[in-house]
Amino acid sequence: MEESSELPLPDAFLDFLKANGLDPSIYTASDSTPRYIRLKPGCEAYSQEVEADMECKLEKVGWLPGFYSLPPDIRIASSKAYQEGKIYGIDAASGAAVIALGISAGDHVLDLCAAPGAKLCMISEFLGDSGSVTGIDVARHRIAACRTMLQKYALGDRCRLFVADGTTFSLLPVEFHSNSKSCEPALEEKGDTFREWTSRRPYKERKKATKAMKTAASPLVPGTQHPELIFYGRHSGVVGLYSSELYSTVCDSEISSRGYDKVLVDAECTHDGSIRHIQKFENWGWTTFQRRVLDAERTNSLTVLQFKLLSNGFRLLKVGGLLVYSTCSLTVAQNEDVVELFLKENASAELQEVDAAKNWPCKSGRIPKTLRFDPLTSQTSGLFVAKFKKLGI
Ligand SMILES: C[S@@+](CC[C@H](N)C(=O)[O-])C[C@H]1O[C@@H](n2cnc3c(N)ncnc32)[C@H](O)[C@@H]1O
Repeated sequence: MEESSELPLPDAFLDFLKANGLDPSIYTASDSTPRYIRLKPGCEAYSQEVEADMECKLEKVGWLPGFYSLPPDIRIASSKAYQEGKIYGIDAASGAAVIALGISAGDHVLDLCAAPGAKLCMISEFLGDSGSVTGIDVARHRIAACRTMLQKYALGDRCRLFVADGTTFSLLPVEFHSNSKSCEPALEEKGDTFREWTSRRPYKERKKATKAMKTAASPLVPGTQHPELIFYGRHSGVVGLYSSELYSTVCDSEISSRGYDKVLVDAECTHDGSIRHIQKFENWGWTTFQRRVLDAERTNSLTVLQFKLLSNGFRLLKVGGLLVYSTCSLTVAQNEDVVELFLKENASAELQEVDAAKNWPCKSGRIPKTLRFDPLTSQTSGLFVAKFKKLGI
């Protein structure tokens, strides 16, 4: 075990850090990294009440509007403010990744790895009563947790959620479907339209929806699972659509004008930059850690997955649209290497400066314009951020 680290790290992890050129001293920040929260829109006036409830001072995070830091040992989930849906926990670096997207009113946003959903909530907050957000995740139970979160904070009005594989997901923002000419043959039987979402839909209706989804889904990606819609808000554009419209896809050539304005690819990773995540293995056991985090085969397949998620997210972007790729790993393999390969294979992708980052406590990554939040210097969780624009070439 490494003595300089406050968190006792197993030798296998120290070897992993060494092999990836990472300094174990970042884990000495485990007890001093603050917790971060956002007050739900409309709840800003409750900050004193929240302070009294949590018995601590909310410190405004100077470099990140709308964020407050709290002492590291505060248990947000047991506070009344959290239970009443007035605050939600989100690390400042995660918030920075959302801000890097530069969401504007009316944007159609895709969150390709959305669960458990803190960034999705922030995106919904930014959109307010305009645009739409589509959240997808391959893990059903995790995207179901997003649904719970959106409902708790009443932020789901313009959101739709799918259980889907982000490497093959092909559905565009809904507002375009009703007018667009699908590349698929028209379905003879259109069936019923989507009614307002209710979690208590009768079994017969849910069965019908599943059947419609299976028959209407895109044949563009053979052999893959079709997306399953598990939630939609009243103004998400889904209400009133036919299944065939919701599940229709357009040709790749049409995506350039009908794709998403903004895409977030907060990719699955080894989470080695997230001190809180690493801390959990003290309870879960380091053997689990070795299997889940360090297994070389898993790490190699992760970089393939990250590249595919980034590529598909970029494919679904309209020309002029912006994409943020982020991971909470600090390894070059899962960040700069993925970015480098992606740029090599996508002539229409241009790395962008994150203008908002000028006052952020982060450093440049190995590739200029990419950013790295290092827990020791940023007082946040570790995060890598790269921003791309889709050029019209
Ligand atoms: C780092 S987490 C995302 C955190 C999330 N953006 C947030 O702010 O709460 C990565 C997520 O990617 C999901 N994931 C893994 N493989 C995926 C795939 N092929 N398609 C979509 N999601 C995937 C995982 O289930 C996990 O929930």
